[in-house]
Amino acid sequence: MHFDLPVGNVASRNLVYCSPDDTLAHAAHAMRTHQCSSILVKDNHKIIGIWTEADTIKLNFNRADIIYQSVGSHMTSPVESVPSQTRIGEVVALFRRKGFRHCLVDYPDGSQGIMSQTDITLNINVDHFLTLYKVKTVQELCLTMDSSLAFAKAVDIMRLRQTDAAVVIDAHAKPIGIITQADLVKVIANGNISLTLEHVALKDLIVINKNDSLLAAREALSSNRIRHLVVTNDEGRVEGMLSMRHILHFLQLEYSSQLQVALSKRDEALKQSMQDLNLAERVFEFAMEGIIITGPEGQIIRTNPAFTLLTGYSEEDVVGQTMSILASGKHDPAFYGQMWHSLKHEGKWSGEIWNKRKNGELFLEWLTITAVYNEFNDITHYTGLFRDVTEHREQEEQIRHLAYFDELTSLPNRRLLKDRVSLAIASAHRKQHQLAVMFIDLDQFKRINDNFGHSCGDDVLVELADRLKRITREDDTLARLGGDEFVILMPMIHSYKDISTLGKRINHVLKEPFQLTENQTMHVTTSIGASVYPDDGSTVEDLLKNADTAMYSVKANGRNGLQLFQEEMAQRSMQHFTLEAALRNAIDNHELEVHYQPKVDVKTGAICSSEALLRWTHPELGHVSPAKFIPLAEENGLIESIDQWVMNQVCQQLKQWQTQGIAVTTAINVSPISLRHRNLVKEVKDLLNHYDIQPELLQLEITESAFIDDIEGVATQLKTLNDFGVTVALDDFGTGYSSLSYLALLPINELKIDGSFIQNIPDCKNSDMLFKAITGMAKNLKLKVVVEGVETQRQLDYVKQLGCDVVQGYLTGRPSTASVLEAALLKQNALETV
Ligand SMILES: Nc1nc2c(ncn2[C@@H]2O[C@H](COP(=O)(O)O[C@H]3[C@@H](O)[C@H](n4cnc5c(=O)[nH]c(N)nc54)O[C@@H]3COP(=O)(O)O)[C@@H](O)[C@H]2O)c(=O)[nH]1
Repeated sequence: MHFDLPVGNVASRNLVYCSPDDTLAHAAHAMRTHQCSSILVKDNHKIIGIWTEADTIKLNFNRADIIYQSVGSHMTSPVESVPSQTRIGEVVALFRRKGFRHCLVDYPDGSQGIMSQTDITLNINVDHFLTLYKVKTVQELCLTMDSSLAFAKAVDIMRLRQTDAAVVIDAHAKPIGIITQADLVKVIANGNISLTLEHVALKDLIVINKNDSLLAAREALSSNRIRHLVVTNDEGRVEGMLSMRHILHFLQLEYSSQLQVALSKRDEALKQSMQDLNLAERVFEFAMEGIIITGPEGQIIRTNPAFTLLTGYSEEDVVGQTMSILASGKHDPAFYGQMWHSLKHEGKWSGEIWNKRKNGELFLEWLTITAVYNEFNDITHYTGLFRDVTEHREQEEQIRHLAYFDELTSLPNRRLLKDRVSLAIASAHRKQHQLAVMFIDLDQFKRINDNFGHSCGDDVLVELADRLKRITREDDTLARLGGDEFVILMPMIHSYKDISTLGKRINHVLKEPFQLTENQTMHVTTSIGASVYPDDGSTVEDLLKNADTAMYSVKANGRNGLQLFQEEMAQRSMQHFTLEAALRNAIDNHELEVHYQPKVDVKTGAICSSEALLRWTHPELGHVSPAKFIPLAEENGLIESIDQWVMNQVCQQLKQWQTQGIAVTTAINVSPISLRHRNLVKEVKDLLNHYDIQPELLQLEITESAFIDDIEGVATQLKTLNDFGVTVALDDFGTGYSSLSYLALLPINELKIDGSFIQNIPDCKNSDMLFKAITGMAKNLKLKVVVEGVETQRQLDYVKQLGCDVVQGYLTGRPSTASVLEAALLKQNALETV
């Protein structure tokens, strides 16, 4: 409904005037002439009143001179007026409230118009709405008057009944016409008021069916230029009357109720927006993010408490300033240029920005700026929302650092090294040059950890990292892969000489001993393996693997050296790998067996004891020598369970022999690792108790390397066992440190001279001298001397002549199964008994 239109749009600009002194007849005549329903009364160019059709009903037509009375005495004054912008709906309400049908309309230019109910009804665009309703919803009962009724009397009745129209009927009650206020004007204009209704009433009765639409009614009113219709039912009988006023009244009611709905909607929206505003204010106050509101030029208007918390600036400090008060100086003008460009063209910008707190501290924030527009699409404000992400960034960097750097030494880790090697390969490929990867492993690092603790081990690694850093070039990458493994990547080498040069420099920096504890220093050596691109591999993995293999080759050859990768190493490494995998399952798969080799008394030729020697037969690899798999087991930690298994097997065997009446002291080889890590004393005692074997039947064979690190600890363990009855043999004597000083400290019962010495006897003078010295010294220390590897009678004669006590070798008996030794022992016992 167009009740919202300004009244100025539909008001009539054809104003008809008269003077207050003009007669009513004159005024009515003028209204008739101009076909209007009102006349404005002007005095001295000023509108002082209005006389309308509606006023005619108030006249007393019983007075013959009534029509000659002045307009001024019957007009309505003052005239109601409204500004032209007033909405039609408000004018309709005004009409209804005051009972008017006309009002003046004042235009801003000083001109005037007039607005009537009829103008409104005809001009507002309510067609669609009018189609929805039928005439019967609006019609009113009508007054009927006999056609013979005098005009003056009829007007009296109409006034009394407060109606502006009546249906005129004939003597048969048949409607013959209608009398309205317009007819009253006509009578006044004609000057003859002593008529009956028959002469006054309109003869062509214009009717409308009560079921027709209001739109049809309005069309009928408009096209006939009338304001009243007679309403009939389907039988054609008069049921009522419908006027412009009725329609307008109805429209106004509808408008009011629609207005009511609109107003309550507006109130609701207002309430909602108040709530939203309140909420927004609370969000602003309590947000964890800093909020800044600026004007279109960037001058700060408001900030929230979080802003103060994050920047140190109070709101008063910054209001009126621009955001540049926070500038850190870390971004160039181009950065800010791009930000403003984005804001102006896209209305938003977000990103990380370094800003400065009031105390000068820089901080990184994540800032989102959004432009606020008015209805004309002009930017009125900018809102900036930010949070401090400095800590977040630091954490990210820390995570990145952890991901790419070793925590202990801060050197690049394996991941970063791989990246660097990969880049170096790409560059070497492009520029056609060589690069080298050097794998560096600390020798005996485990011993440092075991004996001095892990923190001391860590200190050594950090010190080593520092020393290595000092000798690497800027382009080189020194990385720690973990444990005691370091890698140096030389992204460009001119020749293999570069590798040995760096190797020498490494040796040089290692000359200085490492401080392990306050009082203890230690010389550290390294095993270094190197591989070269493209000769030894073209991928990161190959180069690292091959350098590692070369390093292992150095380890295998006695450590402390540098070795370039060679193809055959790869094959060896593969075998090594296969063997290790197979060994892990050897015990569970029952592939291991203990063999026994007799030890024979030199003087009597009788078996006096035996040595348990492990044998491994793999279904595919066949017989694998302990010389091969024992060092492997020592490297990968399997040796402890292997030694444990052997000890258990031997004790079981000893028990069995004991029950058969065979008592033969049997030696078990104990790896230095088992000696260091396991609680050997408890284990041995438990086993002997479990099988109920005399401790004297068990001997432990140890090598010098077992006590080189911790002579006191080993001595204590062996002493306890020795006191218990278990004897100890020092194996492979002459091949290791051969330091005689500790022999006195340790509870050693037997000294086993390594088989390699007897091999050269008696031809080799040096061996002969050595042999004699060892035997002499052993005798002085009251140690039993056992000579290993005796294969010939000549050798046996030699040791016999030297006064050695026991021999062990192929000559007197090869290592064989328990049953073989058992048979030999039973035979020997039988002979002794005889
Ligand atoms: N920790 C453990 N170590 C063990 C165990 N079993 C063996 N080993 C060690 O492995 C190394 C090699 O042993 P093996 O191949 O058994 O060799 C032994 C004898 O078979 C060999 N031998 C004996 N007589 C002769 C001979 O006349 N000539 C000759 N060429 N070799 C001979 O010598 C080895 C003796 O070993 P050992 O007395 O211990 O030195 C070796 O180091 C074993 O210790 C095990 O269960 N645990």
